[in-house]
Amino acid sequence: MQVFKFGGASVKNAHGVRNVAGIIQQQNSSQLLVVISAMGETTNALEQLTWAYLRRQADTDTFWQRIRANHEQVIQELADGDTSAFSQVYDLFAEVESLLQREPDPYTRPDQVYDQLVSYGELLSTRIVNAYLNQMGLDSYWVDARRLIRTDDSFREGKVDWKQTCEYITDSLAELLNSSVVITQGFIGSTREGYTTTLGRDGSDYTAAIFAYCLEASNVTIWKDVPGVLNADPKWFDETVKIDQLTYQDAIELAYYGATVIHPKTIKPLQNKHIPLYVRSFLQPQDYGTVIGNFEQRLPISSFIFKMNQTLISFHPKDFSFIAEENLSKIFGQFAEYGVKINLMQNTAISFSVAVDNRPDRLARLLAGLQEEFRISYNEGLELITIRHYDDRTIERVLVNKKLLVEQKSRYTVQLVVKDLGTHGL
Ligand SMILES: Nc1ncnc2c1ncn2[C@@H]1O[C@H](COP(=O)(O)OP(=O)(O)O)[C@@H](O)[C@H]1O
Ligand SMILES: N[C@@H](CC(=O)OP(=O)(O)O)C(=O)O
Repeated sequence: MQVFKFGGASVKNAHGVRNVAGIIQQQNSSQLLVVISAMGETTNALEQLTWAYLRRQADTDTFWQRIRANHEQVIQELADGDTSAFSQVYDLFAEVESLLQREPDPYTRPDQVYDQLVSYGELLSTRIVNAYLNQMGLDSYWVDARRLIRTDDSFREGKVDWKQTCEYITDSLAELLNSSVVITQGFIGSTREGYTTTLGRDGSDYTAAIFAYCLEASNVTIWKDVPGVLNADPKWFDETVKIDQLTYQDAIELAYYGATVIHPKTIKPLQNKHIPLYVRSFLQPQDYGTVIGNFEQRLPISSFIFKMNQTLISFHPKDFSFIAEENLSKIFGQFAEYGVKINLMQNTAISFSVAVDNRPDRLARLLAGLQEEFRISYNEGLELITIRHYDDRTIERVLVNKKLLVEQKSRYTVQLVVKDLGTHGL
């Protein structure tokens, strides 16, 4: 059996849904499970809606009406005058509206409310695609991923209970896949008590890997708006090269350092079961794309990953002690507690520095707990550049017009924290 995953960009409008339906219709494997994300920018819009609802803002309903109108427009364009096939989408609208009419429960954590509301992006998109496939005469079956993906109660970052999840998935789907294409949601799951959870932003690729792992799929295809994995993000680099084959190891490293084309958690479960991962273009579905698997050859060319809006924080123990296990464990403890991911770290005898994504609220709370023991210096507005399989020429190329603050090299990877000098620096 195969797993397909379509992200938000592929289903952002009615044209996209028709295109996705065409790709599903054309695949000739008898067993297919399709994981779909929320349409276009819906997840961002639902995030805004959630914060507005929790703060009881007067414009809460305006946010919701915009989301509803976007989906209704897609339905109108797909339905050909008769929207009855899409009635379950309207049921979901009613569910959200009844939730928004209630006062926020002061005893429910904001992150839990977030998951409850934000998950509607995937529920809506999958209902729409499924209804459209049925309207086309294709025998597809909509499955609620919350019934199958069991997580703990780390809302917004649910940790998967693999054993229970695989049991649910195989029990519910093994037979069904013989008769229907199964359509389900990326990104969402639920706790043992039945509360909806999400798996972390951009987590739908990961969902595809979870289903593939549990069902021992023969392969997974994630359909993107790029021809495959390129040696850099085309949004930042003019001249990119498509990589035809990638080892799991190189793919993990690229995703880990921030190549957003694949969610970092996606690769490991597939590697464990030797399941190949194809990255292909939903715009040119006939093209081959990239395949990630067990290959001998490492990445054939240098790959570049840019992370913008980075903050470099340095800790200096106030008591003039060296940086050692004891003070490091305090620092790491704070980062773990506030869920701030360290993108790069480096220490000298008397200081410890990290580069992190700039999230001012979280960082302020995190640093407050360390200020008594450490003098903390802070440098914002930086970029973190990672080059996998670097050489001197590639480093020179990315440092044009940049001030280098930190350089860290390992055998295959170099990471550079830089400040853009703009034209003034020339
Ligand atoms: N190395 C890379 N190769 C290809 N695309 C990349 C790479 N790094 C970042 N990207 C970006 O990833 C985007 C596709 O991922 P994403 O937007 O998350 O897709 P979706 O939301 O549809 O799953 C591309 O549009 C591209 O800008
Ligand atoms: N819709 C979710 C999950 C996801 O993975 O989306 P996409 O596949 O469009 O990146 C998000 O935006 O975070």
